[in-house]
Amino acid sequence: DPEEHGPVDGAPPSKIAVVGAGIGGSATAHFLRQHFGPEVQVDVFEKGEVGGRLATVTVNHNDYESGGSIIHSLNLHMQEFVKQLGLKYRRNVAGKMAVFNGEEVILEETDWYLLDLFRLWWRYGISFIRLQMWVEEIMEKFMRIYKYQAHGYAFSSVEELLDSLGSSGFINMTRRPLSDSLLELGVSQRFIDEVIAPVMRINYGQNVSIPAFVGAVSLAGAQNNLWAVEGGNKLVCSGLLKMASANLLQAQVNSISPIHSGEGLQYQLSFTTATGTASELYDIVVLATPLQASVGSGVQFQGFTPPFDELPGSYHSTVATIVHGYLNTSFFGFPDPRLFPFASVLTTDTPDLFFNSVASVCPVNISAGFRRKQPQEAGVYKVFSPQLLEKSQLKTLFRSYYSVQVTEWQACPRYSSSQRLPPVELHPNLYYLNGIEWAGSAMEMSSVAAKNIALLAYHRWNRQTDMVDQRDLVHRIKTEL
Ligand SMILES: Cc1cc2nc3c(=O)[nH]c(=O)nc-3n(C[C@H](O)[C@H](O)[C@H](O)COP(=O)(O)OP(=O)(O)OC[C@H]3O[C@@H](n4cnc5c(N)ncnc54)[C@H](O)[C@@H]3O)c2cc1C
Ligand SMILES: CC(C)=CCC/C(C)=C/CC/C(C)=C/CSC[C@H](N)C(=O)O
Repeated sequence: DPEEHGPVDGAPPSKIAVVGAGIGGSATAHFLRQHFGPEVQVDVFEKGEVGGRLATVTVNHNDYESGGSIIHSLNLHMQEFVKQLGLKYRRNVAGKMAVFNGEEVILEETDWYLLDLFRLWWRYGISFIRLQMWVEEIMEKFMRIYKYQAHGYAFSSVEELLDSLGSSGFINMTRRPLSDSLLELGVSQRFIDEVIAPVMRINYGQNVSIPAFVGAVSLAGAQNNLWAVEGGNKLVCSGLLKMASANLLQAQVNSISPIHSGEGLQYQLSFTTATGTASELYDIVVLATPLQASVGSGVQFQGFTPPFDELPGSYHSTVATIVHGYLNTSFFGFPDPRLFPFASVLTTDTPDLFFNSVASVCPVNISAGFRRKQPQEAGVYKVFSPQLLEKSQLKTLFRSYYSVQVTEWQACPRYSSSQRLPPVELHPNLYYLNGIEWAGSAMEMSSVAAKNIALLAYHRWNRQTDMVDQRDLVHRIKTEL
């Protein structure tokens, strides 16, 4: 109901709250400041660390990414943040990759690009070319969002957003298994088992029955034009909060209730800080954290029912174990570590395999002369696994080690093709960001959702219906230019 949004006299909101200071919440604070101007008070609530799923751990005096680590070269919001914040890019240090099936390495990269291409063709026919073209086409369509957002258009749901990018194609891709889409494309079953499944396992810890859209995001994350932020990706979050002049409140939000008063509709947020419980009123609220019970945000809705009883679905647990030690290359069939040329080992979907991937990792601050450690030297490795690694499993992967650091993440949605996408609008001026993760979970997806919500909140407040859920934007924008 437009009556419920901003006041008829066009007065701007005075206070906005954002719950969560991960990349989604920090980017929302930044875009809200851009659109609502310098006067509005923006409060950001964070119960844990700024950065959320972007975090680092320290090993032997160096920091390593333990959460979100890589960014695609065409992730334009992340790129723009880094530029505006004066941060530096850190390029991926090249390293060879192998695929292990639990018994042996079945696929390996060599020093020879042409030899690799020939091997791929020999083993899988033209599957890899078909796949490359498919991912490129999806990326090209996905990038329309930047133009729409630059022109100020917003979407009231993730479905509307996806529909504007790829018509019904993208929505359908959130509802059918990746394997079905790839088989239809003419990609061979062998390629799916030996290449696609390992990529899904390292990125989302899941299998090829995840929906095709998130599958394509994951494959984009396996291309070779990737980068990260020098000093750690989480620097983007703290930088954006600062640039937005947001007030960071170290507090856990417990409940949100709508209040109707002389001021119109407002939201009362109750929260707990180190010193006790308090509450504040806000004109607009953005929830930038997953609300699924399994993640445990602890936010309750009072005095109204959002458009769901309890958000369906759950989050997938991924354990990131960072080990400083000597890789047991014998386990992979290389008794002499000097002959083990791989920086990362991915795995096929093999029953009883206790890990998804193991990869040598680079510190977030790379000095000019940095080189990866050879397997005969002690190095720093990241292991992704669905469960905590037992000591015997660590001993299987490593000959010996100096230190082990474990982070257990509620990493991303547990995807299924029958899952519907959660709503963005929970109440007239109450928005939910993390529904977008059910289409695909990545830093850039949260950033796209952040820009969308800032625009949506602005248009709703100002009753500008002609900037929301507009159809045929591809053509409209061409004629507007
Ligand atoms: C191991 C791992 C590897 C990944 N790798 C990549 C990658 O390489 N590239 C990529 O693009 N993406 C990657 N991702 C995904 C990416 O990290 C996430 O999609 C992104 O960081 C999500 O950001 P967000 O702000 O939406 O959510 P979050 O980062 O989860 O932020 C939510 C914040 O809200 C806070 N919060 C929750 N409840 C409350 C409350 N009640 N009150 C106050 N605060 C609250 C939380 O403490 C948290 O800080 C990876 C994720 C993981 C876990
Ligand atoms: C949103 C678009 C269009 C592209 C994003 C591509 C991208 C960077 C995907 C990454 C997805 C992801 C969740 C990776 C997790 S694991 C990353 C890495 N292999 C690691 O070892 O940490």
